[in-house]
Amino acid sequence: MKKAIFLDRDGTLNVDHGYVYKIDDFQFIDGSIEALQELKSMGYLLVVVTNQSGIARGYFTEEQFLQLTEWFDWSLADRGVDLDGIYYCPHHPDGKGEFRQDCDCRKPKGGMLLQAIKELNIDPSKSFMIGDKIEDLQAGMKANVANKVLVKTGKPVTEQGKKLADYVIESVADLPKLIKQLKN
Ligand SMILES: O=P(O)(O)OC[C@@H](O)[C@H]1O[C@@H](OP(=O)(O)O)[C@@H](O)[C@@H](O)[C@@H]1O
Ligand SMILES: [Mg+2]
Ligand SMILES: [Zn+2]
Repeated sequence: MKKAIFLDRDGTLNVDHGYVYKIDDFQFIDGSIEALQELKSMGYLLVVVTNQSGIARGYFTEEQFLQLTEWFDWSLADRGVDLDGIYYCPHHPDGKGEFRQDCDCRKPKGGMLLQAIKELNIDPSKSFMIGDKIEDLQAGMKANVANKVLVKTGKPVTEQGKKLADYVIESVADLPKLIKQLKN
């Protein structure tokens, strides 16, 4: 079984300008790409788990999301970071059409992580979930991910967030250092 880093997208890997779907609005958080390179070299699978309710809400189409995702995936591959999985939830209970669903994949539910664990043979007890919202941490809990990390680069950190998190760090750029410290 493999160890993995489950990565939230908006607010963790890129600046959350609010329902980002255009390449021009996609701004990597400082040091995030270098951190992913290092995490990869430490032997972690890198798995993105992102809520994209903008699709259900009609702010952008699934096709537009997939186009941005292709660009994002290639931008990282160009820098030596091959993502092992990208899982997304296009649903919202108040959404439109086929995407109006009270699904099992929207964080705080654990569906995306559970699917990745099964498909990629991940050991959650050796893995990390990193995100900017309580819902990210809760999804990690549902999937029994041992280490839940909250970053300060997205939504404001709340008291509840601090309580649920095993670690609070400035940004994903600090994750390799945190993991190395834990091992010593
Ligand atoms: O952080 P991840 O999961 O990668 O993606 C979050 C986005 O889909 C958007 O999710 C929304 O939450 P609601 O989905 O409307 O509750 C808001 O938090 C937006 O600011 C944010 O851009
Ligand atoms: Mg986020
Ligand atoms: Zn869903």
